[in-house]
Amino acid sequence: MNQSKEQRILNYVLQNAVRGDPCSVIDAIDTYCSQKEWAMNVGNEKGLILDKTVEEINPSVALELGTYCGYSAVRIARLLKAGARLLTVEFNPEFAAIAKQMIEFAGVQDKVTLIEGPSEEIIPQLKKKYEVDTLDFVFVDHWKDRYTPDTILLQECSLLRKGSVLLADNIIVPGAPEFVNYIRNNPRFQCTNYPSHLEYMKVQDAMKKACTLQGEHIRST
Ligand SMILES: O=C(NCCNC(=O)c1cc(-c2ccc(F)cc2)cc(O)c1O)c1cc(O)ncn1
Ligand SMILES: [Mg+2]
Repeated sequence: MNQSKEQRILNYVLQNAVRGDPCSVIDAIDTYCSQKEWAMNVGNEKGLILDKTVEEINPSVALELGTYCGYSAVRIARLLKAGARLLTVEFNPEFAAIAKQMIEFAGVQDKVTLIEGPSEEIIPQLKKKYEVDTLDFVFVDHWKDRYTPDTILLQECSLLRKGSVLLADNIIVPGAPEFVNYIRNNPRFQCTNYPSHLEYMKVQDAMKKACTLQGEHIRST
């Protein structure tokens, strides 16, 4: 059975990157996907926006929705302080299997918990099953029609506190118009736009950062 694109990306990393060196893994994926086969990693241009956001927040607990091959999980995990952790959710079993190997090769497996399953099932489990209190940072990069329902679900599950930051990929391409509309008109979030380009292409894209202004407060009587 011929290999998947994601398997070819992993093979290229195993042959061209340095085990335990996250930056070499990131560079190898970017080299392969810009020269050989396009893939939906966040890429280096938007990746730098992701890096700056993670460094600014210095999260203790981060969540990623949409692992894919693990490119952004490695990008985020390499910046986490000792004891900090990233939970990353992937629906597609083939992608999850590739990402697991990518994360382990990069040497960041001690900081990353890869959870396979649909986000709408995993999010309600984060507090009890994954011992999360609240999330400091959420990277939203999964199915674009899940951005809004999952942002609402995160609030319903009291996973966002005052100051929790969401960063959403693909605001322009493939686009998340419903999310833009929801978050822009929601007084609980302060938004910032980051114009950029679609990974490995000269096509316009953007990321949107949403800071939570008020968390889930105990309803006053
Ligand atoms: O496939 C699941 N997630 C990938 C989401 N990511 C994307 O779709 C994505 C797509 C693009 C993209 C851009 C231009 C183009 F021409 C084609 C694709 C770029 C990106 O940067 C993405 O992030 C998935 C499945 C599922 O069943 N449940 C939950 N998630
Ligand atoms: Mg994306």
